[in-house]
Amino acid sequence: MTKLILVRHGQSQWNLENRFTGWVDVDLTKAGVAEAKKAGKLIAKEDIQFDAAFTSYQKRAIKTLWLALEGIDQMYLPVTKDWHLNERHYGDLTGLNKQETRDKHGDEQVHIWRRSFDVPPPQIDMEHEFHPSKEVKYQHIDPKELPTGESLKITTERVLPYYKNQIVPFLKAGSNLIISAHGNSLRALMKEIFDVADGDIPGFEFPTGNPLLIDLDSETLKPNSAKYLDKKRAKELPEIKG
Ligand SMILES: O=C(O)[C@@H](CO)OP(=O)(O)O
Repeated sequence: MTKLILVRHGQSQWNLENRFTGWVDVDLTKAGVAEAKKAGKLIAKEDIQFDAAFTSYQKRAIKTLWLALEGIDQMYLPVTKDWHLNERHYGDLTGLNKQETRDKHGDEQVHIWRRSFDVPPPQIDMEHEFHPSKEVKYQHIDPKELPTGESLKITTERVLPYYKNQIVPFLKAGSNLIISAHGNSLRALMKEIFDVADGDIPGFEFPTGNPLLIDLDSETLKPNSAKYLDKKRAKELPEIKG
């Protein structure tokens, strides 16, 4: 058995402003910092010795991980940061206010963009201010590999090969891990671990800064049990298939 914590970053500035965020590297709000610290306290109560941690290239997830590791006094752990764990890229919706976008395009269209499995948002091109190649940290990556507007399906197709190649070997070896990431990159992991159907996975929401503790069978990598550590802010979990 191995213990896996999945934690979505604490509230970000653009969560607060209700803007499509995706790959924009916005920081945590004060409330987000408090959520991340609380996540650390909640994980500490579980008394788990971790072996490694993973996070994205985005500071809201990185800082959440720092604060959680501080909370459990395990700041020495090896941390791997990788862009494959980044949030879904929101294409040409990036930066727009979600309510204003509903007012302009209608509730149904915005719901399709946000919660369909395979409808991507409008794409951006290389010239666009939010094209990832504009950021120094992505300049070592072939621009053709960088996303320009992802559906949850496309996000899943970049997150899961990374999970299988880089994270699963740790889990199979029985290592306890923390992964700090984003609403949609975590949905991709939830889909794989809980074997959730394409059409059902957009319905599951990760609350910000609320660690999900999963007891995994280290052979099958399927969950034996799972719980959010902050019960008051818990959301529904997929059923565990026998
Ligand atoms: O804006 C975003 O990047 C994501 C997560 O905050 O939003 P959504 O809830 O639409 O997936």
